[in-house]
Amino acid sequence: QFHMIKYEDLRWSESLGQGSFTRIFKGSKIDIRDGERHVTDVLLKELDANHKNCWESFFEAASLMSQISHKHLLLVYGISVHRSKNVMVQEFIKCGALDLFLKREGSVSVSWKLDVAKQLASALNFLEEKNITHGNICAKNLLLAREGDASQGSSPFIKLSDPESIHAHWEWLRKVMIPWVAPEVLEAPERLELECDKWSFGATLWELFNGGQAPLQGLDLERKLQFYETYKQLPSSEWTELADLISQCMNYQPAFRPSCRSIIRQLNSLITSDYVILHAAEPLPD
Ligand SMILES: Nc1cnc(-c2cc(N)nc3[nH]ccc23)cn1
Repeated sequence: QFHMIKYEDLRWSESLGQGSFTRIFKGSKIDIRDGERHVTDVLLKELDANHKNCWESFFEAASLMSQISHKHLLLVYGISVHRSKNVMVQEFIKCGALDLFLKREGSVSVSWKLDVAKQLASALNFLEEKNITHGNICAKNLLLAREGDASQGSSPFIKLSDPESIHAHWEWLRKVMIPWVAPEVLEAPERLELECDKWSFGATLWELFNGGQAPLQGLDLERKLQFYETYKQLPSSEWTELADLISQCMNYQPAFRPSCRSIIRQLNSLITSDYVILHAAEPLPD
């Protein structure tokens, strides 16, 4: 269920860091189409050879995303297997991950943030219609294809990246993903259902309106587990309608979380509220 890319058609350029069990590089792939040579910028995700055991979950996550296409879902061109190296070839998204962008950019307007939130909600709506659970919604997995002019609110364009650790089949990996991972998934990963993405959407909305800061950052694992055990909510925004939407998404009862349609409806009413006008260019994250 994957397009296989010949290793010799790939070129590696600079390293862009590493994920969990992966090393990522900027690169290019070469196609010969109707006699012409096409060079495309790509992101090359190498899977550590000594993590072969998570090979199938690595490719399962990506193959899930490569079976469908949507303007806000990252395009996976295929994979290349060469000796002990497994490489996933993705489209290269110029501006990189949203969390880093928000940390770098002091002031992004409220309308810019709501635009990003709506794009993520429409990607989730598309996945919900296909009954596909992403399993790893967070600002780090949102890539900025176009920055837009954040302070003027000219529109950004985001793409949701592949879940990479969709089943997070290691207990410790799921714990590390607190508070993005839904509480019910923490002890039972097989309970990964559509509602889990709603919970993660809430945590990602919180990141978006808190300058890309990771929620509960600085808390050790023990405190993070207590956060769930004592049914805590994230610190709420002064904007009550936004705080309401975030806490609806992060409802400890999966069935009580809003549908994507309701999330989109609520985002639309946030966009028309006068809070947006009052906070045209957010000086600092609230
Ligand atoms: N599919 C993707 C994923 N990540 C990027 C990317 C872009 C950038 N400017 N800096 C980066 N630093 C790390 C990753 C990355 C691009 N495309």
